[in-house]
Amino acid sequence: MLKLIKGIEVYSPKSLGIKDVLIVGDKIGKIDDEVDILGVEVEIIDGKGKRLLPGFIDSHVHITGGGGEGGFKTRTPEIVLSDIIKGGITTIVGTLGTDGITRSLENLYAKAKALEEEGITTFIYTGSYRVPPVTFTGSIMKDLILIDKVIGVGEIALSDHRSSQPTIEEIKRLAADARVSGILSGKAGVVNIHMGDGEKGLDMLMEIVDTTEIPITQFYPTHVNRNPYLFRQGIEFAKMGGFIDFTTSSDPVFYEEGEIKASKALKKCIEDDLEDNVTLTSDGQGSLPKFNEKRELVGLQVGRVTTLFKEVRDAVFDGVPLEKAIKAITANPAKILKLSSKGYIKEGYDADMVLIDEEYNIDTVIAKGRIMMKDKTILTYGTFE
Ligand SMILES: CC(C)C[C@H](NC(=O)C[C@H](N)C(=O)O)C(=O)O
Ligand SMILES: [Zn+2]
Ligand SMILES: [Zn+2]
Repeated sequence: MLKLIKGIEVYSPKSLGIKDVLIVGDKIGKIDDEVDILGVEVEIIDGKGKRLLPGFIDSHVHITGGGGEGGFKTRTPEIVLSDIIKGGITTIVGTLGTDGITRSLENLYAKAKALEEEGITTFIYTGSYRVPPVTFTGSIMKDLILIDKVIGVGEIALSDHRSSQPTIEEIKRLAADARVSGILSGKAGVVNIHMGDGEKGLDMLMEIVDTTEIPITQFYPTHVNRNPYLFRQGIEFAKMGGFIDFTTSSDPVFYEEGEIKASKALKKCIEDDLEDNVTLTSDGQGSLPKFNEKRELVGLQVGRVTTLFKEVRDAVFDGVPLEKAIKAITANPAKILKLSSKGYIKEGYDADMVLIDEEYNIDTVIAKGRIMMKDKTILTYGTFE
């Protein structure tokens, strides 16, 4: 069934002005000032007063749930499709976290397949917080080369009391293996690094970049906005050509303790001309544990994927141009993860799109040409929702 979005302001992310956009199957067929389909049955979507954005890419979501830092009862719940759609997310990368024992890669894979069957695009990281990493096949290289959904390794914890305290040699080898298997399989092979609050911060990654041939872009550090010191280091890392990722799920208590709100971190990077080096991810369904200075757990929240666009929207309301702000959840993750048909409103690309209304609220979500939400009404729920 053909769909035609009429007279909509297109942000590809770059602003293209008012256009008609024709969707043919699961692809973007045509973008032009005027597209007329004479004599063919087509579903018209009125774009007047709305803006069209590429579907959002959230490259760090605990789709099978995570947590556990407060014992079994704090294992967080798995994600449901409707939350993903409400967040305008059409591509998601699933990850394990602290608990790579009761949470399995096989379960992560099955959930990614389930979400794909329900209509969105999914990938996963092999591994979890710990080194040596959990794998499907016993080797991250075989996982990356042989399992299509595996596009990288993560989230590998550094500078955190919950990490496996990996040596620099272990991280070098892991990044080298991810890089070579990415090259051999035409994938990104990025290492998604969980940055904790430890005072060494990004030091280990900086040393690896300084002392080996591994390019800085092999690493994809997240939670870089979690404290001012790490944020400053992250800006330096980005100025060296690295990618940095800010977490949008948060809690007011974290801001009081120095976490930089993701929208502010994004604004600062764009002001420092680093708009191509930065992404936002939600850490959805992951735990947001709060530890006291003795590292005792004193609180735990659950991350939400709906915070992803909320932080982009806050950045826009804070003066960041829309076409720059949305790159952090569309074109940039697509580039970092080497998703060649995603992240842009371009002819021949996947028909993953979000329509927002005049107040920048998500109004309609289209994933691979299928309308998942229209006029703020969810049309497609998860199988058991
Ligand atoms: C960035 C902060 C606020 C949250 C962050 N979450 C995770 O890393 C995921 C979590 N450990 C899980 O396995 O579900 C953290 O714990 O540091
Ligand atoms: Zn993490
Ligand atoms: Zn996480």
